[in-house]
Amino acid sequence: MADRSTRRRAVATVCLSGTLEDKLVAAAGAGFDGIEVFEPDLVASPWSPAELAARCADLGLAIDLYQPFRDLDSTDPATVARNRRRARAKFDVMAALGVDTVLVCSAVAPDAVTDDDELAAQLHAAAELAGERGLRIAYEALAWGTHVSTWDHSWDLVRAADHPALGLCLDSFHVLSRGGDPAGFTAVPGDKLFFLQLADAPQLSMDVLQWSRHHRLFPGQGAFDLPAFLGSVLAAGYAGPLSLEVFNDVFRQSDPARTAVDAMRSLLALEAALPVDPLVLPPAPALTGHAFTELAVDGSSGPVVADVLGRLGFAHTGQHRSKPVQLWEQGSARVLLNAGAARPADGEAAVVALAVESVDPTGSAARAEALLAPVLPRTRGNAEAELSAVAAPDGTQVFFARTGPDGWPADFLPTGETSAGAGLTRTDHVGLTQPFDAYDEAGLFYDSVLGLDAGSGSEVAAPFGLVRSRGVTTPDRGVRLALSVSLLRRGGGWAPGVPDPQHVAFATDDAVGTARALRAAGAPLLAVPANYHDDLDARLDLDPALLADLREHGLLYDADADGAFLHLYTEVLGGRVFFEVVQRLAGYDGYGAVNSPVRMAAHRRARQETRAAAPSTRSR
Ligand SMILES: O=C(O)c1ccc(O)c(O)c1
Ligand SMILES: [Mg+2]
Repeated sequence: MADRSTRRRAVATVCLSGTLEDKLVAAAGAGFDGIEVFEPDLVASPWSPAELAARCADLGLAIDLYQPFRDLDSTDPATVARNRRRARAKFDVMAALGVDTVLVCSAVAPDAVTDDDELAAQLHAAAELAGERGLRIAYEALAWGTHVSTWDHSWDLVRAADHPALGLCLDSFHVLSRGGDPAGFTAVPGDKLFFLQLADAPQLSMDVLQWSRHHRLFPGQGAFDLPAFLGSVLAAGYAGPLSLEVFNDVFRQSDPARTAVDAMRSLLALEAALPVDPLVLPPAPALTGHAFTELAVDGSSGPVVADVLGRLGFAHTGQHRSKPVQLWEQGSARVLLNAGAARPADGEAAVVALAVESVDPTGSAARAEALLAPVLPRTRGNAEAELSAVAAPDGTQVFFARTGPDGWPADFLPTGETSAGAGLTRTDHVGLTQPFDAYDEAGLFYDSVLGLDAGSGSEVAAPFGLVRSRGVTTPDRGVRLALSVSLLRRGGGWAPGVPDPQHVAFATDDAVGTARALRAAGAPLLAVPANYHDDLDARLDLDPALLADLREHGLLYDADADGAFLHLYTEVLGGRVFFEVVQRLAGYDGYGAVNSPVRMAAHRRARQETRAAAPSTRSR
């Protein structure tokens, strides 16, 4: 059995966007040992098979599989003869490529053989043809095959065909989408397991072909138990490469270099989660809370955000020793306003960094590096505390911090300013809209690199399109991020809502009292329509006193099996950022996602009013 040091990693060219050249460069760049050549990629390429082989050799990539060979078997003798000719032609291509294994998938055509003896005989004949050339056939049951659609059936046929050049290709999607049991793999001799393809997928109720062709994901991004699956394949004695085969509409059009890194990260994390002989990675040190959230501001957005922080009960407690950065604090909630950072756009404020408390920042950075997260260079001035940082998929900098006398606060000189506060105690979560093609990557990033748990998430119909969101959290919920994404092109091009909104949510133990204090301080709170509270009353029959408080203070409400959630929002400050105040009652674990359409509609309205009041405001 291959152990962790000799296991090889491969990726199918179909996983990646671009031409064959783009795909090879991306696969090599991410550290893959080999590739599966997906036939249509070769057919569209100007390279001869020999030139492709040479290019792979240059890049240090092996060609581990040629695929797919479709509809090998047939009940029509003329088709059988044509398929022998087709097979010979493909074996020539394989010889020129220097690849010894071809994937034959179970037939989907109406003329597919349905008699198992006849099918075994046709597989035997094809294996004979391959064997003469020193090649092997890995037979894969497509989950939608006409006659063969389960891995156990494909194994019955491979066993019956009984040819040394014929073995199995196990594909986790086909096995797990059909509810197959990987425990059965141990019945297969290891040397009959010719190839292994790994893919995850979300649990969806839909046609299995559509599910496979559009929604596959890299391991760890979906709902399948891939550590158990891979563990079973390895326990059965499989010694070939671990190869990813993911058909996904988004990855098909995303930067292949990034997708390849995402793919490699998924494999490393999967191997580290194996039940036996796991890959040893630096552990993810415990993260114990949000240290601070950093907003980039400029001369116009900075004063606006600072003014609102003041009305929210924050005090400007510190000034950075060497940079134009202000520290604002209330309880253990901390916000940095950085007027020296590169900004996304004039007049905008933007969340550019979030810092999490790590029990071992250096260890957190080592874990991140082992999982191919871009570690960011830090320029250190005199007396500046070391802060390790990595870039998240959306570009947000993630700092691993220690908040203490010898940690990052030492970079700030006290201003002496204080505030009575408004009851905000800590940062509850940071909400980040993800770029369209970074959402699944981000979930895996926070899960594997930071050791957060990704929730299952939800989808809501919002005014400017469907929005998907999920929380990623530490086990004790000390760190929470709320990631969201538009399902299709970001909505609202015809009438912009808030583009790619970001928010920072602060916790209070008394939402009503805090709301009262914020209103008295003139904080720009978002108005919630009466219809919303009427609907709450109709649906939930809340205590009239609570309902009256919610109405009076523009508070939103949600409940789950464990508890309840009271929250309110500020208006958008400087283009895309807003603040939220939340109170979690009992064990409420969500983010009030059901209320987000109401919030978005209200933000749109506030945005229109602001624009009407100040026609010179940059329009977008
Ligand atoms: O969708 C397909 O046709 C297809 C082709 C080859 C594979 O290995 C596979 O798993 C699916
Ligand atoms: Mg497959």
